[in-house]
Amino acid sequence: MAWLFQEDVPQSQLSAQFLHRINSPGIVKIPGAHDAMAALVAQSCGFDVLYLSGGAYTASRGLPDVGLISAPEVARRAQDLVRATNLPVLVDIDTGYGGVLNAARTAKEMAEMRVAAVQIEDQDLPKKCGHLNGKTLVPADEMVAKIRAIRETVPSLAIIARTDAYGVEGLNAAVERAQQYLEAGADGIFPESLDTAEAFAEMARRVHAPLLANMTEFGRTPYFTAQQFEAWGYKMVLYPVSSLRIAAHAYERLYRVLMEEGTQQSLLPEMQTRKELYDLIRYWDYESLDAHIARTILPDNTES
Ligand SMILES: C[C@](O)(C(=O)O)[C@H](CC(=O)O)C(=O)O
Repeated sequence: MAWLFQEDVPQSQLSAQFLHRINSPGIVKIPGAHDAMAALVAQSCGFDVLYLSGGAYTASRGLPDVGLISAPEVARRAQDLVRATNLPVLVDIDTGYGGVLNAARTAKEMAEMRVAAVQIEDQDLPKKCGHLNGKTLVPADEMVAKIRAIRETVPSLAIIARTDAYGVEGLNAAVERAQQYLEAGADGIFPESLDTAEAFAEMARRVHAPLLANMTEFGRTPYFTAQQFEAWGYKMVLYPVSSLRIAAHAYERLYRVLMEEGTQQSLLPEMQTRKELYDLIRYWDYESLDAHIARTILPDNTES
């Protein structure tokens, strides 16, 4: 991690950066990064805003995404991402992990970890992935109260309000809720699980705020491109769980090969090399900081 070797960008600045990006021309592609290594790799590929997904975070702990987690746990993982990259991170805080006061407490925990923005949703507990059936919503008033409480507790925190109403009550209800959430102080709207081009376009015609499209895999949304979302007027497109899904299959391949072949050699071309890893986490800077650590010279075979 670059953490020890860079000056921390203050939370208010990261949040201002996030708001500037989503209010500037073009669409911001926001990939999920389920841990700090994923965050560093995403940053090295040029992404300048990252997402911590509740679904990916819970799955990385072997748990379902049904609202079992709490603010300090997620804040701790968010802190890893922010420390590693100094980038604006949008954190999925589900329902705020309870009622209005819980949402306010969660927002405070996130801001203390220099999180730039949170995404809060209007589902009731136990919550579900937005692309599944059987969701229930809290009354719009309750969500409005949560947004107001977050705004009041941490004025500098950007808020993306997600509504799950489309799949439960239809498009008109989603639009109405979005408008109420914006009046309450949300900086952007995340209409969850839209399933047609028309619905995306209609939402953008009727809701005048930075809109987020959730391009998650294996859900209800067809695989539209960032360019399509941009043309419909969206300012953010999310790839929330992709890093975890692809990593899980990669290590499944590794474990199968190890089990079957008794050596990982056939997979070396697919692996991050020792040098690539050390460069990414700035291993060399840590050595330089402590004269007691012998200077590492990588064996020749670790270069490739
Ligand atoms: C955005 C989301 O809340 C997440 O946890 O990342 C999920 C993603 C998913 O389960 O694919 C969602 O509810 O859409």
